[in-house]
Amino acid sequence: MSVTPLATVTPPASTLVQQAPASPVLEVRGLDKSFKKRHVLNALDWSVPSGRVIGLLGRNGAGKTTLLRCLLGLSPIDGGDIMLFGEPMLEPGGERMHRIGFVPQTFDLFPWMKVRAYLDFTAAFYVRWNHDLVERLLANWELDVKQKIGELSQGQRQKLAIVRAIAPDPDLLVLDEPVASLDPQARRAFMGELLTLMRAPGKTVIFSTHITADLERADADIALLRDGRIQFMRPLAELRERLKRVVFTRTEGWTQAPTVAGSLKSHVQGEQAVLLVEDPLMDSLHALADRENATMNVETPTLEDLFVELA
Ligand SMILES: Nc1ncnc2c1ncn2[C@@H]1O[C@H](COP(=O)(O)OP(=O)(O)OP(=O)(O)O)[C@@H](O)[C@H]1O
Repeated sequence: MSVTPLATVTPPASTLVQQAPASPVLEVRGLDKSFKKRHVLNALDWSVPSGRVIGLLGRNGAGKTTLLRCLLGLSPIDGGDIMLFGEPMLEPGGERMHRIGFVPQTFDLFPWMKVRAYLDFTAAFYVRWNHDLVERLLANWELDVKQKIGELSQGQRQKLAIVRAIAPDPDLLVLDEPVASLDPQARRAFMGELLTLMRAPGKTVIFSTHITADLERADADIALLRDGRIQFMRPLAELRERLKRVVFTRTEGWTQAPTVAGSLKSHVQGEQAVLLVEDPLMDSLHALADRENATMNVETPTLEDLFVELA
């Protein structure tokens, strides 16, 4: 299998600047983070414009949780700058936190508190708290307000964490694998709620997930974290339009995949040479197929295909 560096997929600095409006919600420059000798985030740059739903993808251990925690000041950083709502993020706190909702990967706070008491207690800290939304979600998601948090199932706890995070009507909602423990019905309902609420002007959502179908449904921008950096951030529709899976087939097989302009990754599989190509030049691909005495198929990859190829 040959791998070409993703330089052509990674937007050059100038593209990043063009994509971001004057004041992005989040601006990260040169972020470094290590645990002992394990370098997890490596001079990471990321600019997140407001008004977008962003899906953060990356393999297990790529550093998604670490990145999200660093962004919110929940984990100390070793170097770099994080600007949140135009101000340096040094530690969580202050007025700005009212504008941020966070759903951590696991929610295990206040196990002795009952659901209703916990929500009432939390509501008291917020200027904006959408009581109607809370009641609707509690009912729709069948959360028993009289139950203790410690007695909730993992999925029920995750639902409670989501209710708690979106009730204050945050401008930035950060979710770390928010739907991992939810059943398909609850996942769909949650994504529906999330999109309705957060599609309002100026609202931004960043969520990490392995469930690519949710990102397809959300029509999210996809940010890929690999090798300690955001490799690219692009609207899903653009990725699917520009990146194609090109399959050459011939009976005698291939010793190696043919060289193609824009090829990001390729492998050979029996009679087939399979390439992921950015902005394929169709005329030269047809000419190549003729020369190599091969048939050619050009397919639009699913997000899952892209993730498998690129992550
Ligand atoms: N508190 C910690 N102490 C030491 N190492 C840590 C700590 N937290 C994370 N790591 C390491 O940092 C790396 C990134 O972990 P992280 O949880 O951020 O990945 P992730 O992309 O969220 O993974 P997953 O998809 O499995 O949730 C891993 O190698 C992990 O072992």
